[in-house]
Amino acid sequence: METALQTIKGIGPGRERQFHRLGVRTIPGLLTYFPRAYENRSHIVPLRELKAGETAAVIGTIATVQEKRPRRGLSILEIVLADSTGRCKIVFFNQSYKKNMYKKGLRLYAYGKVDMGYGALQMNTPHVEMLYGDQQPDTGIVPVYPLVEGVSQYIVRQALTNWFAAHRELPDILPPEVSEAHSFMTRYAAFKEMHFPSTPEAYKAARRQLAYEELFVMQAGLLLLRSRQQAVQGVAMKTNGPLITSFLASLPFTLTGDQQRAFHEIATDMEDNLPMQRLLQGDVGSGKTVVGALALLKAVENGYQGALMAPTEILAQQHYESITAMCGTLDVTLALLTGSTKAKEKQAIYEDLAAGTIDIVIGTHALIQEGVHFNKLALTIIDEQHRFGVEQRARLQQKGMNPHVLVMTATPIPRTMTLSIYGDLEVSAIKEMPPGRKPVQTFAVNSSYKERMRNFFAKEMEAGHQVYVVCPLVEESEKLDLQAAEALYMELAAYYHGRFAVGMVHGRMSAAEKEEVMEAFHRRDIQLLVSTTVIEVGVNVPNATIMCVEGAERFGLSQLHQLRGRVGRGDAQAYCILVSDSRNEESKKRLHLMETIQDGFVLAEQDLLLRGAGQLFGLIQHGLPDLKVADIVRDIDMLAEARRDAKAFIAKQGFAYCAEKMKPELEQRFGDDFIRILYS
Ligand SMILES: Nc1ncnc2c1ncn2[C@@H]1O[C@H](COP(=O)(O)OP(=O)(O)OP(=O)(O)O)[C@@H](O)[C@H]1O
Repeated sequence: METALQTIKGIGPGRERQFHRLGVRTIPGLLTYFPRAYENRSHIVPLRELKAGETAAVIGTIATVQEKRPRRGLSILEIVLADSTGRCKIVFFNQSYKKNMYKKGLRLYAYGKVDMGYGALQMNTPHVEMLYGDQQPDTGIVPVYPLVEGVSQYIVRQALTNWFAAHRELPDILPPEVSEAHSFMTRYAAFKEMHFPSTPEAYKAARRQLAYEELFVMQAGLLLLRSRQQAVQGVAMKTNGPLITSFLASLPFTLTGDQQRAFHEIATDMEDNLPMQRLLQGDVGSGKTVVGALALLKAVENGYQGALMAPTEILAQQHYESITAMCGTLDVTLALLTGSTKAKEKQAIYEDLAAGTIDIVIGTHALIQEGVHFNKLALTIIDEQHRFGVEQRARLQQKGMNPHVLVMTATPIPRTMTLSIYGDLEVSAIKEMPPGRKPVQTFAVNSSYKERMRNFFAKEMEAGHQVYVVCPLVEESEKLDLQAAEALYMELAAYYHGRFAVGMVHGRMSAAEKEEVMEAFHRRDIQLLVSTTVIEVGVNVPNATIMCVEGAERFGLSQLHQLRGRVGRGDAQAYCILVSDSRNEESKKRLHLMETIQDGFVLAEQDLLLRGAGQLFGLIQHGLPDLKVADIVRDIDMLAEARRDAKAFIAKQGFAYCAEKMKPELEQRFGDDFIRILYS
């Protein structure tokens, strides 16, 4: 298929540059540049017949243009439109740059909701198009595209119209039996209906079809990657031996039933010569680290090396410390490798890894750097907390001898969704908490409780416990947020002066500085730690009993749950205090859910319902294709179907045929690393 934009009638170098500004560089790019909305223009309403509350399309001539500035920072552009039947006002806010575009006497098409303004009908910020000469607007159901300045709806519509006029078909990508089973229209028809719907029903069918197609390609990609990774001989380990037995015997607790089951599943995978691809999912504090440690020891016991990669230095450090402590007197050599490991030490670790004298290495993405070579890497564990994607996972894997892969995550992803995100992994779940854990008592309060909270903190600290106070850092005004966090820190330090030590840790500090503060907190030299969200990623200080979150409305439920999981990790009763002065109903609802629900999975489902998938998936989707039509939450049933179909297709036709057939689509949708690994 011809892909250059300039092969479309009407597109020369100048037009092409305009399309580049929209991020459209090829014909497939143009065809998948879908409308953000549609306008039903089958009926142009005479101005006199407009009714408040309706959405309507009108055409009129500009009678007056007026700009008002009722106060600083607010400008109102009012345009009065007239036709032979009446008048209507069109209003834009803070868009005074548009003033010169609208001149008296010009004809305008407008589409939007009609409201009752001060006694007269008006349209607020409608979609408008200028009509030159006696130009008529497009009629029927008309697509409206997302645009940037200097590119008009007309240009995009025209390019697509011309392309569809010059072509009659598009190569199919779905296997014919799948298209048939779903009674799909041709691919050409589906794309045409997406851009220029003939009827609302046809549009719906086309949307479903293209959503399905996207999900099919995504699942096929993940399944192909998985079979590619499993097409190789991995290392089959022996059944559990003495190292595991002594480790279990030396633990100060016995494993919970879920921990045992999870390790059993992992061990069984590792004893097979197909490389393991497994996800270990468990709520915060459910005890995943021990299970990870067991898997590492299993590799060591068989004479191989294991690696654990964590998303932050603090977390890597902590895993290193807790796994080292758990290993106690066992004959195992561990090393920690992060970005801030000193050059000389790094060199020594590189050498020992290559020589095989280090059994277990724990670190950050420093582990996937060029210089790192293993002697016999047979297990990689990724503690991802959604910061690593499919591609980084694969990169660490490539350093070994087709190692077994275990991904650990604390994100309570609703079960229905693990498939879509981790389509290439089997799942083990730890649902049960270690015995003796008391639910964290959670309270949502407003800032009038300040004094009472401080007394409460003091009481807990007097009893020997520790306190976290978290202030949100959001990207847009990071500087202001940091100032606010620092101010709170100073205030608390002054308040508790001479009684308790207050410390602070924030995202702008260097890794070494952060580590120093965290260590002081571990040693209990600091009793109260003010922090921006950095501790979200899993610190383990069982002595901390209070988690206080300021500006709690600015966090999602899943994030609040992660934060709450930082306390209640020991025997003492723990508390989570959510401070918010927001009057927003939805925020109040969310904080109330936190007060009543302890289970991370239930909360995640509620979060999805309240905030939509975007929030959750923005975090998780690394390395997966952007979905342009499908919606992972809304189209979840379709996703399961697409996965089934893709699986059947690959089983029937074989890896080589499917990989070849799907190549152009996979290349268009997945990242470069993904493609390189799949086709290497
Ligand atoms: N079976 C058990 N019985 C008692 N305590 C346990 C058990 N398993 C783990 N723990 C303890 O529970 C605490 C939390 O365990 P761990 O850090 O492994 O949790 P996690 O699942 O990794 O949580 P997070 O995702 O929050 O880091 C640790 O202090 C650990 O020693």
